[in-house]
Amino acid sequence: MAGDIILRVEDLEKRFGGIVALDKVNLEIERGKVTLLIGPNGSGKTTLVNVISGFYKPDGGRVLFKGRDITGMSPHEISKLGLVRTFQIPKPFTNLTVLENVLTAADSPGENVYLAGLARRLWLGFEKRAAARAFEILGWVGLDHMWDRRSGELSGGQMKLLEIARAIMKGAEMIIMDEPAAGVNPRLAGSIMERIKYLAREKGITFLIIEHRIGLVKEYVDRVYAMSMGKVIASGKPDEVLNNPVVLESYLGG
Ligand SMILES: Nc1ncnc2c1ncn2[C@@H]1O[C@H](COP(=O)(O)OP(=O)(O)OP(=O)(O)O)[C@@H](O)[C@H]1O
Repeated sequence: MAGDIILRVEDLEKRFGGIVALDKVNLEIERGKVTLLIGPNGSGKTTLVNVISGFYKPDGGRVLFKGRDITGMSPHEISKLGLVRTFQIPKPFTNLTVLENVLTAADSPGENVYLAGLARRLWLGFEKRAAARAFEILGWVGLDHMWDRRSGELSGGQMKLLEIARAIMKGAEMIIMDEPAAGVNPRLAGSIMERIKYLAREKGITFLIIEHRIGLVKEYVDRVYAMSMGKVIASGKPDEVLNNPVVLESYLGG
């Protein structure tokens, strides 16, 4: 595959007792692209992203991020390298503003005292650079006009965008998202996906998403990987993969 490969998975294996959840999985994710991972229930999608992000240790194979072997590293170490799963970031504090919630996602040296002193330090201008960066990122996700609103006032869709903004503030170069379109109406799902596509194209952020509502997201993704029974059964452009008879059959079989 052409382009800069940010994530490479080689012959990844994971078993749970007698269940082979990952059976020599290989994949390549290109930087600045949106990749969709699909497959029927139990096909191994969640296990795959759990192994990639360090939540499970594999029984075989390797995960390379930016050319570096990250196999077996902790989720925290992996996220510090720039590979972030949105659910790793604590839920936004509903009583803090949108801007404050982006600021608290940053891995600052004084992480724990940061929250307590946040308002005062902001007021004193000590975190000017962080605030400028947070503002910039809010612009990228289209929430800058909401910066001083309490996060509890955001809609479900805006909350997803805030999650993405916080991941980027944390230093994410690649973001893994479970079901970005879940729980929001189709029109809103489209606008979230539009934003994800923009962040990939214009800002070079790489996305790997798992989404069951394939019809809602397929037009926004660059590449699809389809899994079935622990294996990758097809990969390529969305239309190719989604019309592949083997992929269609894997859903019927489930
Ligand atoms: N912690 C676990 N312990 C035991 N078995 C597990 C565990 N996690 C996953 N499995 C099994 O591994 C297989 C793959 O499951 P996985 O959750 O990765 O599939 P999935 O494609 O994410 O499914 P879904 O779309 O339903 O979330 C299934 O047979 C599942 O029962």
